[in-house]
Amino acid sequence: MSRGVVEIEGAGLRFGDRVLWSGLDLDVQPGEFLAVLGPNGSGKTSLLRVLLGLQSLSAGKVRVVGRSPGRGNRKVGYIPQQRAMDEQLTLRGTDLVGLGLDGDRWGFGLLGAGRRRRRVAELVDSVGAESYASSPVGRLSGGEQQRLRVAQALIGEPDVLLCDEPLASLDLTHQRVVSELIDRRRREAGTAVLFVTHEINPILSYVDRVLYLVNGQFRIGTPDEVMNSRTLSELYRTRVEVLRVGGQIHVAGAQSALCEDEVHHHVDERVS
Ligand SMILES: Nc1ncnc2c1ncn2[C@@H]1O[C@H](COP(=O)(O)OP(=O)(O)OP(=O)(O)O)[C@@H](O)[C@H]1O
Repeated sequence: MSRGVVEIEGAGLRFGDRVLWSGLDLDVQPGEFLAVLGPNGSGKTSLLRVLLGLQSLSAGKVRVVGRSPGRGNRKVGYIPQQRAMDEQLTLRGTDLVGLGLDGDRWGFGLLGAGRRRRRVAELVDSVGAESYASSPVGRLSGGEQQRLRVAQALIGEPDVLLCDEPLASLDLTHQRVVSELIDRRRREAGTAVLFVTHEINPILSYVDRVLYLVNGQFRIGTPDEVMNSRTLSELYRTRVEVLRVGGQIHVAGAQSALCEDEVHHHVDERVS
């Protein structure tokens, strides 16, 4: 097997006495789609923060596109967990998307400015944001802002795309637009995708492997290998039933164990 674009070896992360995970070995291959699942507080966002160089490991090693994680690695695209932007923010949608290009191979100068504008317009178009991309982002809805963040993350043509619940706050149509866009990027350009989510169903048809984190433990494997009653019961240390209905995965029992809300119960109109 070739070296991964994300290489994680013997990785552990703890805060005080609390071990989020330990002994994590994971190679993510170019073009692979990895879903990162787990209840609140299991360390999904912290894993992305490690890969972004915003959080140090307590043990082990990690490399992203062949180097230590660090700020300003332009080969890494990031769609952060949704937070409403300040209403007073006067930055326009197109400016926000363009920030994803700053200092990169698209260049500056007069010729660069034209290319840059066209490239921003292409990405704005791809997320269906044309009608509001010239408005100040602070006045846009959460879902509209989120689509611009997706365009911003993709515009730099990343080799690794880190997504933190990118579908949260999107309606079903735009969940599909955004997940198809991310899938197309990894198919056409071989971008590896690490996709943190509470809902596997909207992306189930794209997922190659799942990393499921629960209370310091984890499992890695295909959706069939991980999303079954035996494996999730072991992870949650309680009886968990996993049902496959109409191509979707329904998990029952995990909520009572760890107060996980509505997990995996989303009804995706794409898979019927
Ligand atoms: N710098 C830090 N110092 C101390 N504790 C931290 C720090 N960063 C994260 N934590 C704790 O680690 C735990 C995991 O947080 P993280 O955000 O990674 O979880 P998550 O799986 O993404 O959760 P959610 O599904 O709620 O987004 C939380 O309990 C959080 O409070």
